Amino acid sequence: MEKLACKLMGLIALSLGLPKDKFHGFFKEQTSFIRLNDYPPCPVPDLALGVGRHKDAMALTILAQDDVGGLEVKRKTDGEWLWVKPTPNAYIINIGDIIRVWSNDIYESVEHRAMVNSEKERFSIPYFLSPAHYTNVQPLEELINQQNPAKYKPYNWGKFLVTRKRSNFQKLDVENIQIYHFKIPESELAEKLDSSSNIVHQQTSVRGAPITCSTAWYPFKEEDGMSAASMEEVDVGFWQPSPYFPATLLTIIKVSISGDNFTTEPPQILISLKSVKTTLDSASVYVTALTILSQDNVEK
Ligand SMILES: O=C(O)CCC(=O)C(=O)O
Ligand SMILES: [Fe+2]
Repeated sequence: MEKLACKLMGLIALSLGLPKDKFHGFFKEQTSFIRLNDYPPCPVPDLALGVGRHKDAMALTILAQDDVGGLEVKRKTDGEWLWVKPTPNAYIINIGDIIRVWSNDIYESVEHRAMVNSEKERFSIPYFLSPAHYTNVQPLEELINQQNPAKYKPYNWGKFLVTRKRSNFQKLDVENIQIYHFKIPESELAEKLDSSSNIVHQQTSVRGAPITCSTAWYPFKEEDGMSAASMEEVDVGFWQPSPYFPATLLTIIKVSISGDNFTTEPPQILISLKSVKTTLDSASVYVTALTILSQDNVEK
């Protein structure tokens, strides 16, 4: 898991125009952990939630799940909850708040929740890639400038985590600590912009288009159990906004490995990480593209 997460962080760094190993230092020591979610059948599922709505606070989440399904993600445009159909032999990958802050909102963490059903028990196992507790999280210097100032105040990850854990999943009168508590108000940002220059700068990826990806599937080979494929060589293609979720930050990526080829589902490629060479620990598998699944996988 750690290895896969590390490879994904390398891809994300490249997509931001940063060196591939940009994030490595943050994870030399870690607070990463795995959670085992068990959702027993619930006689009145409409009145219950498995996990309430939240954004993952960590850097990256790699979620393994069975075929029951229950994960829902919130579409940003209209706040509608979309059902994510489980994909066999695939992980779901979520951008967490830490990447959101490091990227100064180029990447957004997606709001999600887990539903229960009346018939089947469901299991999910998220792995949360998290930096050392002493990490001060703040927008990366390389991604901010006068026209595009930092949108978040720095915060200490260990303190954030402890505060979150103390109150998470509990019905308290006080609101749980959230990343937007560290967000610098728009009015303050506007003042900063006014005082520098009036250029309105749309935050873009290296290749020009806004990145709209926050949830992705990444495959694992059944015979390897939960051990993940790892990416060795990457040539990042261009990023385009999702045709399906134009203004949302939910986009789903699937890499399908079939011998030396990839399969595209559907043919529309939203994010194309061309010539991605993937090497499993034991055998070499080549993936030539990361492709986007259609909305077939996200039921409305
Ligand atoms: O069970 C799921 O699909 C999601 C669980 C989750 O969001 C979490 O544990 O943070
Ligand atoms: Fe989550």
